[in-house]
Formats: sequence, C-alpha cells, structure tokens
Amino acid sequence: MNASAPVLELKDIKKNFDAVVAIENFSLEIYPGEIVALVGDNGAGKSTLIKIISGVYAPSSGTITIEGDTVAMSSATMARSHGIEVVYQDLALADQQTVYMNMFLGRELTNGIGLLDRKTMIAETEKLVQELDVRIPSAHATIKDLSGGQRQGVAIARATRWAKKLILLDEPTAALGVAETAKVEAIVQSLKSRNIGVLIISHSLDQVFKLSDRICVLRRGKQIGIRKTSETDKNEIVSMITGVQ
Ligand SMILES: Nc1ncnc2c1ncn2[C@@H]1O[C@H](COP(=O)(O)OP(=O)(O)OP(=O)(O)O)[C@@H](O)[C@H]1O
Repeated sequence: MNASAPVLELKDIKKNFDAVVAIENFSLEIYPGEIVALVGDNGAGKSTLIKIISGVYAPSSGTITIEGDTVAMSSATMARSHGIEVVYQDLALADQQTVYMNMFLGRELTNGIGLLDRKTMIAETEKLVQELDVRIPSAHATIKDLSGGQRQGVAIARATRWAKKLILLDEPTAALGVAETAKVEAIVQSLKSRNIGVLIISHSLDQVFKLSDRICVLRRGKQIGIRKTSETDKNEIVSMITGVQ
C-alpha cells in the first residue's frame, strides 16, 4: 500500500433519507496520486456518496477525515476549502463566457485595486491547459464554441486548478464520442502525477479498468468490496455489481 497518508478517509459512513438507506457502513481511503473507481447499478448510492464527500449532504453518521483531520463538512464551499473539487455531469460552465473566466468562475483573481486580474487568469489558464494537453483554440475561446470533449477538459482543468487534495468525477465521458472519450481519459490519467486523489464514477468497465488503481463496488447502498484493479477482472466486478455469481 501507499506509504503516504490518505488524502481522504471515510469511515462507517451512513446516509438515510427518512426510511430509505442510501449508503450504509461505507469506508474508503484514497491516497495521493491514486485513481479509485466507484461502480454500481442505478440507485446503488454513487451520487449520494459524491454529495457527501463534496459537502452537499451531511452523512447521517460516520466520519470524514482529510489528511488526518476529521472534518464536518456542511457545504460545498467548505469541501472546496478543504481542497475537494467535483466535476458534475452538467459541468457547471458558463457557456457565454471565455475559458479563462470559467477557470476562475466565482473565484476570480483581482489586483490590488479590486479589478479583475485578467492577465494572471489568462496566463494560468494557458499554462494548465497546456500541461494537461486540453486542446482548445485559446484561453479566450467562448465555452459555447467548444466541443463536448473540450468542455469536459476545461471542467477538469478548473477542478485541477483548485483541488489541493481530491477531484471527484461523475461520469466524465458519458456524453462523449470515442475520440473525445480517449482524450478525456488521457487527461484524467495525467492527474496522477499531480499527487491528488481521484474518485471517478463510471458505468464503463472498459474505462474503469483502463484508469483506476482500485475499484469500489456498491450495491443498493452496501459496500460490496474493494479490489485492486490489477488483481481482479470484469467478470468478478460484474458479479459484485449484480450479486449474480
Ligand atoms: N434526496 C433524496 N431523497 C430521497 N432518496 C434519495 C435521495 N437521493 C437519493 N435517494 C435514494 O438513495 C438511493 C441511492 O441513490 P443514488 O442517486 O445515490 O444512486 P446512484 O448509484 O448514483 O444511481 P445512478 O447511477 O442512477 O445515478 C436510491 O434508492 C435513491 O432513490
């Protein structure tokens, strides 16, 4: 196992919505530079778990520890302040705005007299999209003029700009074609070298096996098991997901 401390540790997390138990006794550690895939059928509890980690829902019980500190996260803003960023399926990009403004949406950089520091925002955007190899025409491009894959790349680049510890990806390639999916997968893979943890929800087992170091399976709110990707195969994961041997 990785020698460094986990960026995130979930212990005995439970979440119920009145009588519905969405997550029960869920425990997971994610290490820096590690990609963990969260898989399970519809209604298994994946989105609920992402919302708990990102501060949208408080768990009914259990603890969340970030680099050794137990935290009570009561909002998405608080999760962000702990270095956790989420890329949701709808990407939450402002379509009429430029790439660089989207990179800093709601967290714009300002100069000494309170004006937008466009120069720094543009320079940082250019550097990051280049490092991540997000192929966009320029930092000045408007989001609405970009392809689905380019938009997903911008959303991931934004998360990378702000995430100090962990990026949560909810089905990052669900709406993309084959070539764009491969590009986004390459971007996700490149996050490993940045030493942040990644938790990815994906329905594509091909993708899960391509990207992840470990696979965590949920079924109807129960944690069925965690496997090292190199020590399992699709048959085992499918039977864990479905409960059929
Ligand atoms: N806000 C809510 N109120 C009541 N029940 C909820 C709420 N959110 C989720 N649930 C229930 O919790 C369970 C887990 O749902 P969740 O959306 O987390 O599953 P999922 O694995 O993300 O599914 P999908 O792949 O379809 O998105 C389901 O039984 C769902 O109906």
